[in-house]
Amino acid sequence: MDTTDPHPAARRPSHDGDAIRCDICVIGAGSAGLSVAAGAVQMGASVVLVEKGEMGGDCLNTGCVPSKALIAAAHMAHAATASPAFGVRYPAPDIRFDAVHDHVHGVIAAIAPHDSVERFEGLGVMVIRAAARFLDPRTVEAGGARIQARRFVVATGSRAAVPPVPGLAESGHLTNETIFGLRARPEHLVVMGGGPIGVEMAQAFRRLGSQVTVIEQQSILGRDAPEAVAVVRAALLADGVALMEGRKVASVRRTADGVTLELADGGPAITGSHLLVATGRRPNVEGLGLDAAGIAASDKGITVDARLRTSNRSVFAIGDVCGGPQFTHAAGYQAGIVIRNALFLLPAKVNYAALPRVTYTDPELAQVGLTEAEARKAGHHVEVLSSPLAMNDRAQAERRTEGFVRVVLGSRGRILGATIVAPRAGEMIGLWALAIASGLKIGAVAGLVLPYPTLSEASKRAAGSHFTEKLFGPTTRAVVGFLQRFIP
Ligand SMILES: Cc1cc2nc3c(=O)[nH]c(=O)nc-3n(C[C@H](O)[C@H](O)[C@H](O)COP(=O)(O)OP(=O)(O)OC[C@H]3O[C@@H](n4cnc5c(N)ncnc54)[C@H](O)[C@@H]3O)c2cc1C
Ligand SMILES: NC(=O)c1ccc[n+]([C@@H]2O[C@H](COP(=O)([O-])OP(=O)(O)OC[C@H]3O[C@@H](n4cnc5c(N)ncnc54)[C@H](O)[C@@H]3O)[C@@H](O)[C@H]2O)c1
Repeated sequence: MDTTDPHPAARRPSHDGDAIRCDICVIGAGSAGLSVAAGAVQMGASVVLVEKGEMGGDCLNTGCVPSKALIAAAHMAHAATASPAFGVRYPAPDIRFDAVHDHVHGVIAAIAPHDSVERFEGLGVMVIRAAARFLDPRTVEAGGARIQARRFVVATGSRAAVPPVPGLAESGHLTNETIFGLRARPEHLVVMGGGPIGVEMAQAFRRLGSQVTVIEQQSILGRDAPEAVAVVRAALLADGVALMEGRKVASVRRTADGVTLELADGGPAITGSHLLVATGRRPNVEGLGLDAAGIAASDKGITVDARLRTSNRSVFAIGDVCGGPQFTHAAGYQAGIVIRNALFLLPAKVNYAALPRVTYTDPELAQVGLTEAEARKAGHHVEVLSSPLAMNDRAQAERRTEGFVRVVLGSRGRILGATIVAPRAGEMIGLWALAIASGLKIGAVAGLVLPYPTLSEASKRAAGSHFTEKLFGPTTRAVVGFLQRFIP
């Protein structure tokens, strides 16, 4: 036996004339494609994985990983500003942006082996580094090879959408693909778009010493609960980020100093040294030969049903290219659904009711399930429970009392959603994701014993408030008063 092969039982793709045959052919080695490929091969399927760019896709190279590494550097810089209130004074931080750049790329390099060709080939996957395109409904071509698979999975991701603003395309703007390559700190970063990418980057660059202006045509973090966004907005303003909400950019012009943006309402033009475009995403569908394969798509991306099947029943599509929830954890979840459908022939369907999302500002904004407005719109009889962080002892000790836990209940204590604004809210939202996924009632969270003093206790406190009236009301008082008479 070849002891260098960790998966000797894995089926391997076979060559049939000039075609490669396999059980599953995955197009795109980002969060979505890698999850399917790794899962499928370890479950015994023969897998071909085709990637035309960097292994790891957006998340590893130009998305989650570099952005969170940059945010970690920004936290370090900010600590010096926040520390005097604790009686600890640091000198003003000496931020060397080239070293920040190296830190970010060091983190990418540390994680990269997990997504590498070597790891996947070690698992038994055949990796082809080329662009893939469908020749017909059952054949893909990549790097001169023809691949015929029982099932295909399209996981080609998305890229920054650049709006058709005059002058923008020629302005030399940055996107998530280029901003993490900067070795020198931008003097004045103008950010177009106040979604998760825009606000995360705005705060991080501001804390690392750039002047930052965000121009958002509506309001920042427009998908989130307004009361939660208000806390994040206040934090951005306190950091010195200039927020221009409800403002539209009319044109962009490259100048000797950088870029100048004219606004549609005729307000003063904004000039910055750099411009980041973070105005949403476009699916990567061009050149895939979707028509040849009979795969339907819209502007939002490839059309899929609840089982993530495309209009070609042999082809699944997952991740950002479908235009649904665009998160790495959503891609991983969808990969599991495809594996159940494609390998086990189970009719598994997606259900996003318990899919969390977190914007990694400071404080973080975490959401799972429905916001109050969404629950009311859906016709639920809504009860809202809330616990401000100011009531939490750990938050007081750490002087981080901005924020709250808010829980939306339906009838009979059913948990419909939770919103948390807090430092590390992303670590706290898992409890509510589990509660919703498991169909738990609010009493289950109210009855938990949590360690003191933790921020998580704010979740228990919010849950407990559902019972406050009953617990401390006249009936309880009457019962307790009555029972005391029998106690010697
Ligand atoms: C700045 C930023 C920060 C983010 N932060 C977070 C976060 O904190 N948490 C979170 O959950 N999500 C975050 N996201 C979103 C997350 O990165 C994406 O949802 C995730 O990467 C999508 O994975 P994917 O596999 O669908 O696509 P991708 O990662 O884009 O992978 C698609 C791959 O397909 C390849 N490809 C495309 N066309 C072809 C072709 N024809 N042939 C072969 N290969 C092809 C591409 O080269 C690419 O490698 C962030 C995104 C950005 C931009
Ligand atoms: N923490 C995370 O999980 C995280 C972080 C970053 C990105 N992401 C994912 O990536 C996706 C894309 O992020 P995004 O922030 O680019 O997109 P987005 O669609 O979430 O937000 C884009 C924002 O840009 C605004 N906008 C659009 N056109 C504009 C214009 N011409 N001028 C000014 N503003 C304009 C929109 O009103 C919107 O608020 C997110 O929706 C999310 O799924 C996740």
